Amino acid sequence: MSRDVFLNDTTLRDGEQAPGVAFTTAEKLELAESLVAAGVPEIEIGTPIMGADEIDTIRAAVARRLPVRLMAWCRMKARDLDAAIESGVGAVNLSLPASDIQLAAKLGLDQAGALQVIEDMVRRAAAAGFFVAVGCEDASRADGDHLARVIETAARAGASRVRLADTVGILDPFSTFELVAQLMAKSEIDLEFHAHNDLGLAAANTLAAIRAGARHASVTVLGLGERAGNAALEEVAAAMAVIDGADTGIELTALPDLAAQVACAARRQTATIKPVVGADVFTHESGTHVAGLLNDSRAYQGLDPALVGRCRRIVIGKHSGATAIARVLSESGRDLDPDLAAAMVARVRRKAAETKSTITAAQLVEIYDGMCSEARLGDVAGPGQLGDEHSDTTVARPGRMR
Ligand SMILES: CC(=O)SCCNC(=O)CCNC(=O)[C@H](O)C(C)(C)COP(=O)(O)OP(=O)(O)OC[C@H]1O[C@@H](n2cnc3c(N)ncnc32)[C@H](O)[C@@H]1OP(=O)(O)O
Ligand SMILES: O=C(O)CCC(=O)C(=O)O
Repeated sequence: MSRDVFLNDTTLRDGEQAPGVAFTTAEKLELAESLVAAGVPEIEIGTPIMGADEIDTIRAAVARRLPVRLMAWCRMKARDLDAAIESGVGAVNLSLPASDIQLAAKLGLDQAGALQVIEDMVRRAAAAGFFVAVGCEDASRADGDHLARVIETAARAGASRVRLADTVGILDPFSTFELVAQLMAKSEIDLEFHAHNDLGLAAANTLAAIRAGARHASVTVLGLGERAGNAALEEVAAAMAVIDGADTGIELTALPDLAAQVACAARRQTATIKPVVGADVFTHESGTHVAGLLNDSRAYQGLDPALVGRCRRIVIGKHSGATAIARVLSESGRDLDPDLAAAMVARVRRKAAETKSTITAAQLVEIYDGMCSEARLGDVAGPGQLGDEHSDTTVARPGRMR
């Protein structure tokens, strides 16, 4: 396959580890179908050792014969592997801490002991016929030489990939690039990067890891995941397309509906400013912006909304200028009178400030019609006097939307 990078969507595993999130079996199956429809090539479907219900859910997903790789998350324990076998899944991510902090705190192991566990468990999983990835939890705080030995050991024992997890989200794009590039230079197998968003850098770090040579990256829809979450599928896929021109196989126009579906199943509100899928991310209010983009939409557009199945929206609010107001009025068959423009801007501004909201087209028309009536009755002496606001706004004729 000529794909540049393969995304492993872990919404149904790490995403579900977000506080309070619990998908039903039906939700998981529907989400898995939607992830497939959106072009995700690999899904981390769950954690079989969690018990019979989780195993049943994974079995149901496997039974759907989705045209993607379904992967189960397992600790490096024989009983976790047995649960994965029972679930019928074909791929496992066998996870073991990589940092000395976590090795000691969670397992009481030193580096040599960890390598032995990896060797044994990967061999066991490979012998059972699994596609095996090794998950290095807390790789970002691990000793680099140990990580290199982990990759070498995993590869020798039969793993096809090693996942480097920035479990506590402390990397930045520079340190991510350095870590992945150094390990790539020594690795004979694929590397995957798994970011966390504690410092708001998950998507940026994921791009850096891919630039450094990682061919696989973990993502979740909306960035749902432990604490501040993971790298968001929609952010990584859009950024890869726009910045790197890279093929992730993701159907970008499917992302808004997918995000809404995940938000609903997770009982989470999506922030209006959430990149790509938030309600306001293609909405413009500021006067100078609207005046520019009505002439050429590229003036204030880094990401074309059409690329992700969205539309640009212009709203009227506290920061609107005459061009935007004229534009919205024109849609109701009214030409903004140049003599009333400055006063209209001032009135709109005051109303938006008072109501702390945008102004609908109907409200705008009402304000304007009222102002025109006042003007006809002779109440209006001219620009700048109506409503005693001062404005140096000039009226620009509505431009053409491109
Ligand atoms: C950063 C991440 O997101 S990693 C993914 C984390 N995912 C989860 O925790 C999934 C949900 N977890 C669970 O349902 C439960 O914790 C289970 C089923 C995994 C384990 O439950 P319990 O048996 O009750 O153990 P508990 O939750 O206390 O976890 C501690 C045990 O896990 C072991 N453990 C933790 N990580 C690993 C690992 N990577 N490999 C091997 N053992 C591990 C600890 O050594 C300890 O083992 P012990 O019980 O034999 O002493
Ligand atoms: O070890 C892994 O597979 C990664 C687990 C994880 O979600 C993390 O470390 O953040």
